[in-house]
Amino acid sequence: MAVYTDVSDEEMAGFVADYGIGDLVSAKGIAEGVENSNYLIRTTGRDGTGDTFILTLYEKRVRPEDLPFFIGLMNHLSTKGIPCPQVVAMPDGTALRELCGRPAAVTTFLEGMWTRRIRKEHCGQVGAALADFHKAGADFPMTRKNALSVDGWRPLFEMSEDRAHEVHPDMAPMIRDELAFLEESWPTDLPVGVCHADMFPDNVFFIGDRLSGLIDFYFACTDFLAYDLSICLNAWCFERDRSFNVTKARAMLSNYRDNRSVTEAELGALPILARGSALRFLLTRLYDWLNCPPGALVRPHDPMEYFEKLRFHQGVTGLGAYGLGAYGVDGA
Ligand SMILES: Nc1ncnc2c1ncn2[C@@H]1O[C@H](COP(=O)(O)OP(=O)(O)O)[C@@H](O)[C@H]1O
Ligand SMILES: N[C@@H](CCOP(=O)(O)O)C(=O)O
Repeated sequence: MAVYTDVSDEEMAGFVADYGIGDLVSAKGIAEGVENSNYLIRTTGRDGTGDTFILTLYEKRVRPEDLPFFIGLMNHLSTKGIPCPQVVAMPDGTALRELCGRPAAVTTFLEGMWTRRIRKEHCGQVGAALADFHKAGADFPMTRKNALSVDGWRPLFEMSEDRAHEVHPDMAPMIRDELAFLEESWPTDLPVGVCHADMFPDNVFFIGDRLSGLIDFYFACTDFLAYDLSICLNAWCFERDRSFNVTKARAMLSNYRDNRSVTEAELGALPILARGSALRFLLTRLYDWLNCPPGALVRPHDPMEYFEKLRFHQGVTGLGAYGLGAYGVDGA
């Protein structure tokens, strides 16, 4: 469960009182999520009719100096109509505060639930929403380097290399070869912009079949837009048996392209970007898997899932594998 920092009732009530969003009625720790501590808080509301918010305490992996970027981005996207949380400010304008020794912020609550049974309709909507996100981010003035892009992968691997065989005997050699390949051939001149960089199913809410919200902006960064698309291909278009679903990929890619024009260079780079994004999640999962303390409350994600996804992309010889024709036109 993702509540690493316990907040007493008194501290919580005092903290919430400063916002002018009404008095605290209840606060419940949220079990989902892995990075930060999240509480669902209910208040009497500004007008006494009740309101709901999320209180997040930022834990060790979030660098405090990155918080203005994340908070600024949520507010920017929200004013552009992207369905994401807005950060609530106190009457003096302060949005980023401290609670129990942690940086903390209150955001608006988004209705909806994430889907455990992904269908091609979900993938299509994620493609459209990602394109909208990229367009809305185009005039966001701040930048943040992606610490988990190609330069960051080798140091991350070195932290797990000696024990990688505990997960799979081929893990270390496979990653070593892949790193050498990607460092040599990673693209350098694709369109860049603000990426969500973690738009996984648990970060996308639906009400019924309609996409209603995007959350968890704490990996957002400035990187190749098509890299963000490749993250979504990896996160949404594989089945539970780890086979790739080309129909889902086609739905995602064609809706993305309907909403944002994609260059030929971006399309041509998709297979290598997908290898890179598969490796990125393999490396963080491998590290977390090997370093999970005994009795930890948060169960680490399975690195083998991304080992197999990476293997799939290594075998891709053309865009047809992603449901696109030879020149990027939608394959039948
Ligand atoms: N703005 C929000 N509206 C509604 N629920 C939210 C919101 N933000 C977070 N949550 C809830 O908290 C959970 C964990 O949030 P998330 O940002 O994914 O945490 P972490 O960064 O720790 O992975 C989500 O699965 C969701 O249930
Ligand atoms: N999406 C990542 C892990 C990050 O977890 P989140 O709860 O912050 O989305 C993965 O699946 O490896």
